[in-house]
Amino acid sequence: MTFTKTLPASRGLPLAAMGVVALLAALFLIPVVIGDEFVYHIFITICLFAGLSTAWNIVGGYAGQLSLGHAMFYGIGGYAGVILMNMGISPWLGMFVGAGVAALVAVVVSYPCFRLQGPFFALATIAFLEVFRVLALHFRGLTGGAMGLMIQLKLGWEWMVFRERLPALIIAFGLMLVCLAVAHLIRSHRLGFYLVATRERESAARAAGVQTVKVRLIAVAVSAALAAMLGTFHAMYLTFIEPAAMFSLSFSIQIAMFALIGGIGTIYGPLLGAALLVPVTEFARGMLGAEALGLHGFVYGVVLVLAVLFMPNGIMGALQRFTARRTGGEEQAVQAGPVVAAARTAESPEERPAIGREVMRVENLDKHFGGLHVTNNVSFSLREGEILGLIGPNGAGKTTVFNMISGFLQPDSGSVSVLDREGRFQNPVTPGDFAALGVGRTFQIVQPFAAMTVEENIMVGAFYRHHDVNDAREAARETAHRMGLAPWLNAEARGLTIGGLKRLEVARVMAMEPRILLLDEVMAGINQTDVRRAIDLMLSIRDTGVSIIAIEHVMQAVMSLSDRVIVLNSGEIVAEGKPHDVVRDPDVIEAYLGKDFAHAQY
Ligand SMILES: Nc1ncnc2c1ncn2[C@@H]1O[C@H](COP(=O)(O)OP(=O)(O)OP(=O)(O)O)[C@@H](O)[C@H]1O
Repeated sequence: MTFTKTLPASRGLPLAAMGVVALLAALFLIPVVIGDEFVYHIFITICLFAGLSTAWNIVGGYAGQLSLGHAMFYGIGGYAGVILMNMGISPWLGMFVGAGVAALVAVVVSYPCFRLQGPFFALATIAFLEVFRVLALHFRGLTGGAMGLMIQLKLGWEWMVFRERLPALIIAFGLMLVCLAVAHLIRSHRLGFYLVATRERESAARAAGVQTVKVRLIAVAVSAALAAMLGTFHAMYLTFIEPAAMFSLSFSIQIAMFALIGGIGTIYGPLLGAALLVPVTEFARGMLGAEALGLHGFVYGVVLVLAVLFMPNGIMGALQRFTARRTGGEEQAVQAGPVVAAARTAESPEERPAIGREVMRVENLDKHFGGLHVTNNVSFSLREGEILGLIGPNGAGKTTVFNMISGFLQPDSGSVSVLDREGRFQNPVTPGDFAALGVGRTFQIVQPFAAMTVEENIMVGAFYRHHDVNDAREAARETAHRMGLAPWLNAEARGLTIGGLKRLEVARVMAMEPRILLLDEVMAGINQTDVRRAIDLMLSIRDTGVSIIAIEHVMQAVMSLSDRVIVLNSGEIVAEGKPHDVVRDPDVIEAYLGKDFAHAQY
């Protein structure tokens, strides 16, 4: 088996960290040293947009939910700050009130969208942005309507209003640092892994026990709260707000654009995007705005098109490619190592732990897809430490059964019960319920989190048992070692061959420490050597007491692994028993194996 291996991304880290520190220092020191009002204004605007884009990136980048109405939260923060200030309440307090309201609005708007697939979230954010603009126009008594609201001119730190520019820069810079710190904290902890996993492969994330809706809601609430805090600051800086400016679609798109240009989903991309594009916008507006109306917009547009053409993965993507080239991190194909976990092999069987009590009961599962009766009265049970082979022709309903016994599909009738750790049978419903009872599954079509490394992929599974990031990393490394994936910990999952990806699927599930393992065609499409390795791996997993149900077409594996085999045909169980008996069954030969197989020696 071959893998594509890349060098650890961490090699470029000290350089990147130094670059970020230098950029942050420049953002603060350049305006202070130059001391010009316009330069101060540009740098305050950079900090504002860097903060807003970083906040946007938590939901738009990490969670992959495109918000095109993020100015809604910025506007809520702005109005909360000004309204409360005019009531005599300090904007420092107003800032948190605005953040709270924005987080609440974000959760209410997002909840129905996150339960659906498709572009609903992007559309909902645009729609609600418009709703808030209309509300601000309508409630004139509170918001001043179309005339807008002027802040009372109370100067000083308490009121966040200053004659000089330096204090405003200090606050904008401070808020930007808060946004960066929050983004960094999220990305380097469990929540960040869960968000990226959910973005990359929602089904695989759910199978790993991730509550995908919940993690997205946390992301959008945090993102909205940060945007609102920046909105309060900006309202105080501008000293005047009005609905069209505070709830603007083009402002929302600009926030997203800086993150896209800088590097969506990266921690420092939005900062880089804002640092590059805000000066272009402001200078273009300052220099060309007076000469020809709209020309600055054209220049800005040209810069955006060029940036997208030459840096499709943003500035961060271009920088990563550059550092990888300098450190010689070009991709190289290498041979995979053996499965270390294989304490024994199929050829040298030893004493194995006895098969124990029932751990899963499947009773009378019925499922229709429209007029198609996909499973009909399917019943079976699984015992502790047993390997149950599930075979049958294409379209027999095997994967549908798997989906029903892992919570991804609800049966029309029938039940699935799983033994819990206290020895009672439970009836789980969702993939999360199944994961909580120790049921882990792989997918027929491999579902790697492509943007993550091999180690990070396995960590998503390990987080189920280990909440601390270092513990999860340790567990992931140990699992990778057992699965023979240790040399590729830092390789990106998208670089693995099909055999590697299949092994990674199993590793991610094994890191969850399941008691029941559902394997969907883990040997499909892999070579003979890897089939032997996979058989050894499954035997060693079974020897740890894990019960396995394996859908498999590779009969060599089915015969040497299974304690019992179930044959499904047209949604019905047509045979069940020991592998050698089942393959002699005339119905099975007729429906699945064919006469040639019956004459072969197993
Ligand atoms: N979501 C769905 N909607 C409609 N029909 C479906 C759906 N999922 C599966 N089917 C149909 O149900 C039948 C059983 O499919 P299933 O994937 O469970 O079979 P299988 O035994 O796993 O086949 P294979 O070995 O090819 O993976 C097939 O005819 C398939 O086309």
